[in-house]
This record gives sequence, C-alpha cells and structure tokens, in this order.
Amino acid sequence: MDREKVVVGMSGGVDSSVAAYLLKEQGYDVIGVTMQIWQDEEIDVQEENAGCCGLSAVDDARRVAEALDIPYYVMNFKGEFRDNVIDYFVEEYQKGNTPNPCIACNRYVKWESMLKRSLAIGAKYIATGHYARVIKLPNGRYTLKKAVGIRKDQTYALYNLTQYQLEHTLMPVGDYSKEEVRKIAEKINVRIANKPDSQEICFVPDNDYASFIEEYTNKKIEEGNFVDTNGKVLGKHKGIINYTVGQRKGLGLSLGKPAFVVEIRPDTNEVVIGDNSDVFDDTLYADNLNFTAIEKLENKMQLEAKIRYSHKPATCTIEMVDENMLKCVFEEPQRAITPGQAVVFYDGDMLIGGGNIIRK
Ligand SMILES: Nc1ncnc2c1ncn2[C@@H]1O[C@H](COP(=O)(O)OP(=O)(O)OP(=O)(O)O)[C@@H](O)[C@H]1O
Repeated sequence: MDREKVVVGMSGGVDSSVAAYLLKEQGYDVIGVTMQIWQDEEIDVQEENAGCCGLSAVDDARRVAEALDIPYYVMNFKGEFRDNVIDYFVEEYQKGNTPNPCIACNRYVKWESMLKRSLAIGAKYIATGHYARVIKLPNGRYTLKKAVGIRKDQTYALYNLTQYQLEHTLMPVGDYSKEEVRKIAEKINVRIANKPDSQEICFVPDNDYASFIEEYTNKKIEEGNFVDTNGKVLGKHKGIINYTVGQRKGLGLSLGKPAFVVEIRPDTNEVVIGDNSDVFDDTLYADNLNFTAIEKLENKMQLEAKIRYSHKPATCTIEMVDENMLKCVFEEPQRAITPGQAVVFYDGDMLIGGGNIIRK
C-alpha cells in the first residue's frame, strides 16, 4: 500500500525538524518544504533579522532534510505573503488598528497556499512544528487543543484555520513537551541551528514598523492631536500608526501623571489619552468570525477568551448580535481591548473559535 504523503513546513528550527522526524517514524512519506515568504530586494532586511524564512532557514532546513533522508523543496510564496499579510498589516495600521500578521500568514500563506501546492503534488496533509493537537470531535468537526505543558500557547494564532485546512493538518510535536522535543532532537543528532529568538514581526526590521510602513507606502505619516477623554487637546502625536491601546511608553507627553492610550480615532486622526483605569473595559465586539469546534454560535456560551497572544484567558459570555458579529462580555474588565487584534475563545484547553476585535 502506498504510504500517505505529508508536506512538512520546515523552518530549520528544532520543532519542525523533530516534526519531520516523528512523521517519518510513523510511516508517512515525508517531504520537507521551506516557504520563502518575504525576503526580497524591495524590503531591505538584514540577514540577522531574517526570522523564520531568510536564507539561513533554507540552508538549515535543507541540511536537516538531508540528515533525515527526505526530499526537500523551497517554495516561493512571496506574492501570497505580500497580498495577504503585508498589505493587510499596513492597511490595518493606517485604520488605527493593531493587526496580528501571524494569524493572516497562518491562514492564507502557511495553510491555504502551502496546502494547495501540497495537495497538487499528491500529499494528503501538511504538517508543522506547532505545539497544538488537531482533534476530530464527535460532532464531526475539527478543532485544536492546546498542547500540554507549553508556556506559550500557539493555538491563538491558529484560530482562523478552516475545517478543510484542519482536516488536512498534522501537528506531531503537540503530543510532546518542549523538553521531550529537545531530547528527540539530540537523539536524532541533526544539526539544528540555534536560531535567534524570533523577532516580533518577521518582515519588520528592528520592530520599527512605523518606518517600515512609511517606506512601504512611500507616504509620510500624518501628525495629529492627542486629546483627553473630554476632547481637550493635550499635544501633537506622530501619526496614529505609532500607537496602540494601553500604550504608555513613547508618548512624549508630560502631564504630571502616567498617561495611557485609551482609544485611537482614525476618522479625526486623534489619539485619546487617559489614566490606566480608562484602559479597562468589560465588553468587546468582533467580526470576521471563524468557529472550529462548533458550526455557528446559536445560543449564549460561557467560555474563556484571549484578547492577545500573551493574554491570560478570562471568563466571558459570548452571543451573536448580528449575522457576522458577536458581543463578548467579560466577568471582570480586561486591560487594553485593542481593535485589530484577535479574540480567541476556549472551553478549557479546546479552541472554540475567534474573531477580529472591532471599534464600536
Ligand atoms: N519559512 C517557513 N517555511 C515552512 N514552514 C515554516 C516556515 N516558518 C515556519 N514554519 C512552520 O511553522 C511552524 C511554526 O513557526 P514558528 O516560527 O512559530 O516556529 P517555531 O515554533 O520556532 O518552530 P521551529 O523550531 O520549527 O522553528 C514551524 O514549526 C514550521 O513547521
């Protein structure tokens, strides 16, 4: 019988290298692929900032594939990445939102584009080194469970995968702890690069996204007013793309007390400043919804929600208020609910779904 073919997304790091090894051990016909997604001549990024897909990732991944004796290819997804991730990222900031490009990259590039090409070469699955587990529920739906014992949960950035994508996904390291994965990497003795810690946004050098956006759009960012919660002008800001809700640093205001960004108003080009207490709210609205564990939200549900990658899940109740919009009310007010970020819902360690936080 033919072995099932799986394409493993290889970044040259420990997790995806071990993922490839485990799948081979499990009897799959494994193919390694590194996606080239952004590095090009138009965006001048230095190699040391190359993040997950610079030239060194290709060299490292190729070496690992050779050691594992699996076929290896580099696939170019720069166009898909530009259209779905960089353009979205820039547009969201220009609208006064704070986007999460990893979520868009996962859904549209790592999964949609890579899956399409993988299926075209006869694969049944794609696999990554994410610490999460794909499960099929009794209701026939696919979803993710958080991996056990992992400090940084990776399901948050994966909430937007479709049923079809999940059905064709394997995440073999999700059954192991990070320590176990490191041990496996030592045992199989593949030379895995000690990658520098991922920078926050892989395509933005030095995390200076404001300069990146100016350069990318070839447009100077327009200055505007800082105002207080009553509308009184407090000073000049450097352009709304420089700010996010809850921000304290880098405001350049001296008001004799700590000042925080409470709201960004793209229509009037204003940034609203207040006290820390003004940054707390118990209600948010989200659109662009994607549910995994359930087909749709019919009745109110009490769940836990994360409003950013590093947020500790908080108890909330969600309900639909419109065909494509939900309302989420937290038991306790949460700090810095930020338009453009994802809100992701869990029942214990099981992903239920999520959406995009909107300004209301
Ligand atoms: N350029 C790429 N090409 C193909 N797959 C990739 C690429 N970058 C990341 N991936 C896949 O996405 C997964 C998660 O990416 P992330 O950048 O979070 O890596 P990580 O958790 O540090 O894993 P690793 O140790 O494998 O680098 C990786 O394990 C890998 O399977």
